[in-house]
Formats: sequence, structure tokens, C-alpha cells
Amino acid sequence: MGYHTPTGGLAPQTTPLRRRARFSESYAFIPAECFSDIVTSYLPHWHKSRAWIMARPMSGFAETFAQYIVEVAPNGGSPAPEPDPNAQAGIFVTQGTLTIIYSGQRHQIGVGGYVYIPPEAQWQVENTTTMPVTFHWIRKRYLPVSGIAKPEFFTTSDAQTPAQDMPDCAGLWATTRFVDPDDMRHDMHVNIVSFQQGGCIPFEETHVMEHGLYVLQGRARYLLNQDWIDVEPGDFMWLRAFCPQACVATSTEPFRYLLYKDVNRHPALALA
Ligand SMILES: NC(=O)N[C@H](N)C(=O)O
Repeated sequence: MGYHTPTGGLAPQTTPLRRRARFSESYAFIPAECFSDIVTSYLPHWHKSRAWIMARPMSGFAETFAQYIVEVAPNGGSPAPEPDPNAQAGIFVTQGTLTIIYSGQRHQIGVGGYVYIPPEAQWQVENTTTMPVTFHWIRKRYLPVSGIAKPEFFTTSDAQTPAQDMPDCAGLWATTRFVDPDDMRHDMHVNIVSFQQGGCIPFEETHVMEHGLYVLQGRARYLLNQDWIDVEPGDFMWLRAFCPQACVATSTEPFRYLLYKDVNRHPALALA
């Protein structure tokens, strides 16, 4: 399975603008060609590392999460990666092998591996290999519920998690879920959505959940609000609540994307 990974650099001066980037009231589209060296951030207490910050809470837009692609060079990492004690993390590795140290135990996470880190956790990140490691880091403030326990740390992978066919889709649309949707401890899902050629979302999904969608593999036409966009590996789509969305997979190889969504909680009735 392919997991697109940006490598940075800077396009030559002769490169024609593709004019694919968009920012609207309901979605942002950050195309793969935007992931150059000059739009990376360095982060406090992270060494030999850089991040493409693709999404962050913005008032009047998507408000629940931040999503980064982090690249850690050999011998890099962080002894204190997360500044917010209420933040939980979903980590998905697309290149190399990541070491996560959690409660004194070392976990080696390879390509396609997924890690869930609960809030108020002590954890660390290392790259002990001779090659760069790259991963998605999704951060969301955990919303506790009285009488429901906090989720626990776990590691798994795309390969270890059977994709579930969506109903009545003849195998054209499937979802790999790292968390059981019935598990009320969790207030966010990170899934991999897969379509075979011709497979589609057959209606304009318009819902309260926000999304980050990163195209890991394959191509599609994607509807974001009123705009049909041709998407390819490495493109990122960032959707606020109620942004209409649909798609049709166009490539012979599967069209697959990493999907964040906020779930399983009542909306707050008071505006912050
Ligand atoms: N755009 C999407 O893939 N949306 C998903 N079907 C979802 O909201 O679960």
C-alpha cells in the first residue's frame, strides 16, 4: 500500500503555477506542490525535526483539531512533544520507523502504523534509525464525560486493521477504523477511507463533524462545497462543519485517504 510522503525542497523558478490551492469559507485545499521547505515550522523541544502544519483551530472555521506532517531526521525527536496536557494524539507513520516512548516502554512504529496517545500522558518521540521518519500528528483537546473512562494508549496499523465494506457498495468503498465507533471513550476518529475505481460517495455528505483528509494514494474528483476538484497523492483537504462533500475515485489503483473526524459528543450550547 502506498502512503504519500512529502520531501520538501523548492520548485525551480521556471515551474508554472498549477493554481490548485484554495481557501474558502467552508474548506481549504492545500495541494501536494505546496509542501515545500519554506512552509515548514520548527517546534519547541523538538530536535532535528520540522512540521507542515496543515490545520489548526480557527474561529468560524474548523475548531476542534490541529494536523501536522512531521519529519524527524536521524537522532532527532522530542523529550516533550506536546505542550497541552488536555491534548490527545493520533499518529500515523508514512515513512521510516518511529520510536514512541510511553510510560517507560519503547514502541517501534513502522510504515502504516497508528498510535493513539491519551490526554495527560507522558510520552517522547525518537528517530533512532539512519533514515528520516515522517508521520501525521493529529492533536485534539479531549472532551471528558462524567462516568466514562478516558481512552487508553494503543498501537496498531493499517495492515492489522481489517477494512470494513460500507453497506451496499459492492466492495467499492471501505473504511479502516482504528477505533470502534461504539466506543464512547473516544471523541475523535482517525480512519483510512478506500475507494476502488468508480467507487463514490453517492450523496453530498453534509454533517456536523469536521475533517482533515490527506490523500495517501490514488486519484479522485472530490466535491468540496460547490467545487469539484481533481485530487492526487499528497493533497490535503480541511473541512469545517457542514461543508458538503462527495467524491468519485478515478485511478486504477485504490484511492485512499487518512480522515480525521470529531465524534461521539454533544455540541456545547454556549459559544466560547
Ligand atoms: N468525506 C468523507 O470521507 N467522510 C466520511 N464518509 C465520514 O464523514 O465518515
